[in-house]
Amino acid sequence: MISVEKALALILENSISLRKISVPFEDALGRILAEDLFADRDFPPYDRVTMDGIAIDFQVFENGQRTFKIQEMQGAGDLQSTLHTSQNCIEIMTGGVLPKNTSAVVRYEDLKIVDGFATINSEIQKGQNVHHQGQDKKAGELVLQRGTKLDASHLALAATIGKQTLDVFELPNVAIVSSGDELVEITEIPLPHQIRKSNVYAVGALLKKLNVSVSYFHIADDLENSILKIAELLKNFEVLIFSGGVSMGKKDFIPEALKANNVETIFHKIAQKPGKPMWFGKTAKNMVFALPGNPVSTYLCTILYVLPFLEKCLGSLKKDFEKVILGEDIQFKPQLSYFLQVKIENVAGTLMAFPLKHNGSGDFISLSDADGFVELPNSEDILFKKGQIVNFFAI
Ligand SMILES: Nc1nc2c(c(=O)[nH]1)N[C@H]1C(S)=C(S)[C@@H](COP(=O)(O)OP(=O)(O)OC[C@H]3O[C@@H](n4cnc5c(N)ncnc54)[C@H](O)[C@@H]3O)O[C@H]1N2
Ligand code: MOO
Repeated sequence: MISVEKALALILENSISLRKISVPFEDALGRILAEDLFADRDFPPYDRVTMDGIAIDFQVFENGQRTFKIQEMQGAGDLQSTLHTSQNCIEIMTGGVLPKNTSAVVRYEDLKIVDGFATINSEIQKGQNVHHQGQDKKAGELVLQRGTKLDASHLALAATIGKQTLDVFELPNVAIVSSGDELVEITEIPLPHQIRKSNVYAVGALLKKLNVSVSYFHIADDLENSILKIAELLKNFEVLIFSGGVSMGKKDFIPEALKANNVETIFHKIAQKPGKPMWFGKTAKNMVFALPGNPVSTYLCTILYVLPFLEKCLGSLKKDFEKVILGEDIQFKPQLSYFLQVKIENVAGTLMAFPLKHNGSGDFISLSDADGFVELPNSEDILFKKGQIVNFFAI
């Protein structure tokens, strides 16, 4: 049995190829940019007025003139006007082009207008209240680098340079496979000895956070049939995620059926609870995660291992784990890393984790009350003290 750290390291040694696809820029939120973006023009594209007021020739102000006749009014979106007489001024609105022959903008708050004449009543500087052309970026300069995870501000940037579609990276389609003869479709009424499938949908939902397209499959508890079905899936999908059938039961055929298809076992079993029986393997072109079937185990292993792998492939894996502080003492017999379901509370500005009562890894009803898991590391200590800093995995 290997440690949690070793399991993650063995998984993250691998990678898969990404596809490049073009999407409408509004649909690119959260995706990874697959092209460099360049300014199509200067930013701002003209000397942009930043305050409503008047535009003057600063030289005239410096020479002592304080009252200026208003030549005209120019709004944002109007063509650039020209100040014909330097002793005059032009009323100008925020967002407008600085008129020709002017070199400063004075806010309405700093002047008084009477009968078409504006009198300035404060000191001013040359170039004030003007956002100069090309000050932010020059035409042709790089504005966003390939590999950036796109947030709302990046979409605004794409909009302003007129990029209606963006090239983004996409992971290949992923197959999510349930197994177990007790499972029926969610549209069915289960018989007393049956349950509806739920794990695969939890995995699918977690993956959709990364915009991964998923396809669902089911394999009956039969070795020969499992071998045939897995052969087909390996041909059609680069990443396969199984839920169930990896433990010691007489009908837990998944590892055996994978081996029969020449999928190399990288590890089977991790020193953790829940999630201990997890299996991971690969071929030259496939990555295969076979997660323990208990619902909380499937969920946790997806968060701990599958998502980081996919994030690493996308280049968006964070270096550090999130941390929280234990809100109470917790006793746990060591020899395994224990992942405890917790509720997070903000106690006087500090995020503190409080354990939730639940009925083991088969109880996924309790999971819906949890904010995430904390990791109590595998150590000699039995007591994890209130105040201790631990890794946190949001659900
Ligand atoms: N003798 C031993 N028995 C078990 C061990 C062990 O070490 N020795 N480990 C236990 C642990 S821990 C886990 S976790 C489970 C994992 O077993 P499998 O991966 O083989 O999973 P199954 O037996 O197929 O299912 C377990 C449980 O989960 C339910 N399940 C499975 N798939 C789904 C699904 N898609 N949606 C909802 N629920 C699902 C299934 O009905 C079972 O109740 O093994 C222990 N046993
Ligand atoms: O993965 Mo099992 O507890 O560890 O349910």
